[in-house]
Amino acid sequence: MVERLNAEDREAALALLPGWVHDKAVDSIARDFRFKDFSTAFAFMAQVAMLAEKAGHHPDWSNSYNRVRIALSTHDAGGLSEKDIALALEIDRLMP
Ligand SMILES: C[C@H](O)[C@H](O)[C@H]1CNC2=NC(N)=NC(=O)C2=N1
Repeated sequence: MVERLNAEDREAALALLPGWVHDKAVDSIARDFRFKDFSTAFAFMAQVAMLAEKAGHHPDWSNSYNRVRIALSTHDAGGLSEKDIALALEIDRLMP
């Protein structure tokens, strides 16, 4: 079972993830993405879905037209783990 990150490791990770915001209340990280249109947003979501399946780790997310909000936490750990950081880094790599 994967461990929750301590504050020091979390802050070090967040420094590598500009745009991601830590939600203290639930110990998750979230980022808002905005695209040209729905089709571009959905193509991004399809890519994230494939990354998530490969990692066995899945986003909590919402989509409204050209916006996608992604929140990551490790439900099993009750907060952030290295799995969230790894997936966030991979998601950022999809961006131009
Ligand atoms: C059994 C399976 O590995 C677990 O339920 C996985 C699936 N995807 C998951 N995704 C996220 N974000 N958190 C989890 O704790 C989680 N657990």
